[in-house]
Amino acid sequence: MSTVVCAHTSTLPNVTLPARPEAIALPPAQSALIVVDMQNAYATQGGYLDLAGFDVSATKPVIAKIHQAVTAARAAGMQIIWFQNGWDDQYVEAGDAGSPNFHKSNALKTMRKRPELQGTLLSKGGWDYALVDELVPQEGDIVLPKPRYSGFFNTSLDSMLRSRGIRHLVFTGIATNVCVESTLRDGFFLEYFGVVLEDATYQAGPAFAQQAAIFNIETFFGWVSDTDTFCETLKS
Ligand SMILES: NC(=O)N/C=C\C(=O)O
Repeated sequence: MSTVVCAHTSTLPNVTLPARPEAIALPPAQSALIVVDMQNAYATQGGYLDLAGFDVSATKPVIAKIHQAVTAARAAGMQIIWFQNGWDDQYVEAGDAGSPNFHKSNALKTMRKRPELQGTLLSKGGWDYALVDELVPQEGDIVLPKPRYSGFFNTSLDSMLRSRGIRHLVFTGIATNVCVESTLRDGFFLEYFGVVLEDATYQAGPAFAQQAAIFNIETFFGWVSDTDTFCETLKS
């Protein structure tokens, strides 16, 4: 099977991650592990997704896989980036009725339907916005607030990556079919090589949403691997 090696990494130590549809070069110094929105909102019962009617009962194993991937990436000297999705407590950053986000965000819709929740969902400083207790950023990590699904939109992500010479992005987090896929797609358009660790992600919605996102990524936008393979590759 062939391996994708991009021109600028061809002189770096040869770290190759087994992946679908083919192995992909992953030089640790030019790679970042991105943990997408592992907040109570997305991974804990009583958080936004749960309150909006999405099943979050199977997220514990995903948290464990992310912890494993972060530990291995850190040991290999890879940059760790934590996304946090949400807005100021007045929801100015969320946009008003002139924004599609106002109409499509299930967090905003849930709060309109249940006014007693107003101010609690995805609001900076609140429990819902906080990362889950099991995942704690460490010194040297980047914590990046983002106001929309894609981590590239209205954030400094692109310049932070470029200034560090990072061109390879390894994705974990929730939700595969929303913020993970949105960010990986935008990264593709900006010439980043995106890999998703399938078992360290989880969908918002039915299982077919996960399958479709993984199919899209594998077929059109990037590569798909898993946490054990990622960790073993970095160790070796
Ligand atoms: N983190 C995400 O993928 N978010 C998905 C939905 C939302 O934020 O409303």
